Amino acid sequence: MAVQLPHSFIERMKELLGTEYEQFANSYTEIPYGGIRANTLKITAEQLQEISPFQLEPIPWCPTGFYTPEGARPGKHPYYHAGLYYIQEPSAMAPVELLSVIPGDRVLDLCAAPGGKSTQIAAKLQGKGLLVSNDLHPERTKALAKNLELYGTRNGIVLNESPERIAAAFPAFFDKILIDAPCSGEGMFRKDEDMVKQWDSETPAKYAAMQQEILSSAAAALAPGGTLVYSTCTFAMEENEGSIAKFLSGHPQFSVVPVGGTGPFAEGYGELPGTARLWPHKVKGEGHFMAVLRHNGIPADRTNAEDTVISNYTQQVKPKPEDRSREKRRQDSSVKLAPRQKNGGGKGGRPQGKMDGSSSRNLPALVEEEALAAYGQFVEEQLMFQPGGYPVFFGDHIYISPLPKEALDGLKTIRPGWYMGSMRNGRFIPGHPFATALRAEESRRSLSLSTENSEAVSYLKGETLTVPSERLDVQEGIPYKGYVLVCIDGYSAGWGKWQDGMLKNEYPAGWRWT
Ligand SMILES: C[S@@+](CC[C@H](N)C(=O)[O-])C[C@H]1O[C@@H](n2cnc3c(N)ncnc32)[C@H](O)[C@@H]1O
Repeated sequence: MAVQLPHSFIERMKELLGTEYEQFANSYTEIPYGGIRANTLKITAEQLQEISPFQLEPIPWCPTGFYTPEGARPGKHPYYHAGLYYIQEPSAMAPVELLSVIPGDRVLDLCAAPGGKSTQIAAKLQGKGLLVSNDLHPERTKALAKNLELYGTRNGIVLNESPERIAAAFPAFFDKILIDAPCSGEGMFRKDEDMVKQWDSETPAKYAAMQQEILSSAAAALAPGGTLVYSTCTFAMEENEGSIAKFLSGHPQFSVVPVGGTGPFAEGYGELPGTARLWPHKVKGEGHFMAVLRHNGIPADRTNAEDTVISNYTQQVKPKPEDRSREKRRQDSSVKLAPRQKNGGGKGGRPQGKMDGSSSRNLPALVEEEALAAYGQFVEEQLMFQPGGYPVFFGDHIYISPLPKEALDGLKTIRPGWYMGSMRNGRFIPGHPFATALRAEESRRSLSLSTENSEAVSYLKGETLTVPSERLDVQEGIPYKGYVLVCIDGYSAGWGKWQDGMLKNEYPAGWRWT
């Protein structure tokens, strides 16, 4: 056996699995499976399969997920840096598939860092509706925010809060909630030996108590008729079926939606039929537990103006009338249209007050007005559409949010929405996440670098490139000089600034290829 398993863990698993234990134990001699998931905000699963530099084999429980071959290094390819796929353990792709997210939903991912499942939810929302991704640990929210940005999320908010405070701020608000709970991590022993070192026989009980608190807060934040998916990567019954049974006994308005015992999902244990397990000796993936719970209340009427704004919140391209010829040239029939809103503003006035968790100051109203005008001018000159939503300021930084700033008052907010850029010396400077969430056809000026030579990697390393004007894809009547959306094989990766045959690199230092 490659991994030295704790004695009390072995004894407990023998008791749980009986005659199956030998098979389970043998799975620890196998090499863990690697996987990637297509980021359908940028590319379809089929397209990824076509262009993938390594062999991909479908994962049965995730239509956008693939096993990668042993020895593949998906993190070392420019497509990774263009956000075309997320590297994710195959079993970890299952919980979001069970959450049944559809575009327009209000989704809360309560324990979200580093963002594997949040990026999967964002892809399912397709830019429509709202994703609130939260993690209790401040350090971990950095990776969460970065991942949501790399994968081009436009309708995401990142919080660093306790579940109780989120429930208090958003009572009965979300349609779908994911709790990918902190747990004893027994299902990851094969993949990550550190999990074994951190484990002792008391660990499951400690996490089980924590899980009850998180579940109770989630129950308060879920709208009547909503769905809650609870998942762990552990085998301990008290953190799985035990946690769910205890929760249900105090929350009779919830019931289990049966998923266990179907397809790749084994049935949960004890008196809780319908919960699901993925076992490392039965599927190609690590150990996971999932429960799908439905709130039995009647869904609220969501036809008032504010509700409609959230569920219709979308950032998809609307070609302006004069852009039709270019649009035709691209022949991109997959692009959907959204109503145009003026000056980046949805309803709701100026953002006011200071955002908690931000060290930044608020700008005087007049300065905000100027900043919005500069941003609006950039959008007009650069984009084929007008991002709609609520403008929110963090000091000099401008975000476009699916929610009015007031909705986040008092919450530690790491990202209030899609980061558009900042003001510097009276000028609007577009931010990196603005670019990563754009499609080439949404920008009036773009450049595609090829992975077939060294230029894509040179760009990702932050180097200046020599680029003749003929290589730029510039809309008629638009000057060549200025910000260019730099793409890798047609998929956005960041900004560059073109002038006289030179592309100044705007790829941020902290993101560079090393
Ligand atoms: C299993 S990990 C989440 C993995 C993540 N869902 C993903 O797919 O990338 C559990 C997360 O819960 C966070 N956490 C721990 N206690 C929490 C609490 N009380 N409320 C919210 N998050 C918590 C941890 O910081 C950790 O990032």
